[in-house]
Amino acid sequence: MIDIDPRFSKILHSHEEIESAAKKIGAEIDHDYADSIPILVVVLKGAVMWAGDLFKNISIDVEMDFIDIASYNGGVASSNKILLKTDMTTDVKGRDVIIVEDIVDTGLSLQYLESLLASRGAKSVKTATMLNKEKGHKIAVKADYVGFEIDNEFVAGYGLDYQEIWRNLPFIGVVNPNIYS
Ligand SMILES: O=P(O)(O)OC[C@H]1O[C@H](OP(=O)(O)OP(=O)(O)O)[C@H](O)[C@@H]1O
Ligand code: HPA
Repeated sequence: MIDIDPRFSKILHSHEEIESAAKKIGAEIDHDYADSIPILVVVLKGAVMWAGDLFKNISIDVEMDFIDIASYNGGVASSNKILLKTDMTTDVKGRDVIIVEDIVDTGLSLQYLESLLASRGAKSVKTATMLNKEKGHKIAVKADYVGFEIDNEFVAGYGLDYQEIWRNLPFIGVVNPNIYS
């Protein structure tokens, strides 16, 4: 049971629910990549907690790398511009790649990453996201593995920030609009 927290108007998912989603998607990745050693590219910073859960639930051999991009500047609205802050180091040419995201919201970050990895010669690019905000999409993007579908509301916790804080909370909640409106 999670206590009512004034920072949030609603609690969406507990740590336990997120772990179950990671277990399910981990099993799907084991099945889909049985003949491959995919590279899991964790998108900093938000995807770190989700990636930890997902990794523990994948049994096949995988590689891991990190890429740091940003578009929200800590606020609740996308700047619509993606900034590559720190690049990954693994060569993806001819490799199966799985982008590990915390959330697909407007879809701009995912579109940026998909075209970056394709331009570098990745054999395949799929996405495993903890959250998908379908009604927030501004462009046509599709994540292949989705933990939870959520409404078009600003959420935080479990890696996701509000003004760079609350990433450490062990649940995902809808940020109380009174805080930022
Ligand atoms: O679909 P979009 O509208 O592009 O939003 C999704 C992206 O936004 C967030 O990152 P952010 O730029 O806030 O950086 P952070 O992960 O370091 O917080 C989130 O972690 C995703 O990477
Ligand atoms: O709803 C959100 N919360 C936190 N970070 C985000 N980045 C994109 N959408 C969100």
